[in-house]
Amino acid sequence: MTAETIETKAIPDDLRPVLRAIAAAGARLAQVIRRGGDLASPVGTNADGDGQKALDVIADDLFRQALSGTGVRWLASEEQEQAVALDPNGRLAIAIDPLDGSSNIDTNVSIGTIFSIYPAETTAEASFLRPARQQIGAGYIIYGPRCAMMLTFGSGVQHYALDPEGDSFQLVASHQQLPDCAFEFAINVSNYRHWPQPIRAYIDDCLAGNDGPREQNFNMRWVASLVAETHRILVRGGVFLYPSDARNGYQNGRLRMLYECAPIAFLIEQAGGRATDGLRPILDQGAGTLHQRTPFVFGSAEKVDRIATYHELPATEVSALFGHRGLFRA
Ligand SMILES: O=P(O)(O)OC[C@H]1O[C@](O)(COP(=O)(O)O)[C@@H](O)[C@@H]1O
Ligand SMILES: [Mg+2]
Ligand SMILES: [Mg+2]
Repeated sequence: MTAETIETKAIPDDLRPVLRAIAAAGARLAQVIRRGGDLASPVGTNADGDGQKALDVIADDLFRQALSGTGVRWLASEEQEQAVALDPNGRLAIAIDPLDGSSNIDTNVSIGTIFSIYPAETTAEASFLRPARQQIGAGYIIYGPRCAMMLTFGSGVQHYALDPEGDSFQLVASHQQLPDCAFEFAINVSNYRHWPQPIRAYIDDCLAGNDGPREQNFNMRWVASLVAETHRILVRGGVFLYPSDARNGYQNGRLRMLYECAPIAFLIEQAGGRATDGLRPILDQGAGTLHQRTPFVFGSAEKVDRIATYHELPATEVSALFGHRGLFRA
């Protein structure tokens, strides 16, 4: 009998084969990352025009091979233009970002894998282009100083850690809850001049700290790995924003609905947080195409709700000097 790659007692029976496969491929990828080497060299361009690095391709191959023969009918990947048909009798459809945070590969900063599980329909389109609330599972693996996996099947968030001596993920918490206490925001501020006015107004008020309308100092983080930002927010709280902006190609932000925002939104809601496109819940929406992008805001419920109210303010109020937004005291 081979050793389990993940402790399965909290995983629904019908999803165990795919989770074992994902855990095995994740443990293998963690080894590849630890070993290092030439993982960041450019090797091409993916369907969406993003540069691909060696590790993007290695990760894509690893997860596709691991998921063959596990009951997956359709596999959609960031690295493939079209969904791939795996097992014609499979009952599941999986969307995956095999390697998230590619710009960090060569800097030895945390990177990850994100995945989303739906019941398979007769076509790939019907399986993936549907409301994100129809996900039956979602998760990510973080390849950080410790390798961990967060999973949800719709009844809370399970936190697993990879045994550093072996290749098995062990359950460390069965109900990870998002704390609502961190005054910390994550956004790529270098894009400030391109943001819509409500986002500028929200960040202006955070930056004004004790002297502004929030009367509260904030801290800032930006790792540029969605998985790492999500992990920090699940453990410590805070809020993440990747809004739409005025740059060419960023009218819907940067992050992809199907295999980045939908699974992260499922995890965040299950941990007691909120995830929106700035205004509307991500889980009430769905991708119109496999690689569609969406603005993305998630984290502590109170902060995400507050950001939505900035979108609803009259233009005169959001463009007012920060000291005048008396409505928004922390
Ligand atoms: O470089 P930017 O514009 O700050 O974007 C960073 C974002 O892009 C991403 O790296 C996109 O994911 P990929 O690396 O899978 O393409 C996110 O992980 C991260 O949040
Ligand atoms: Mg990504
Ligand atoms: Mg990626």
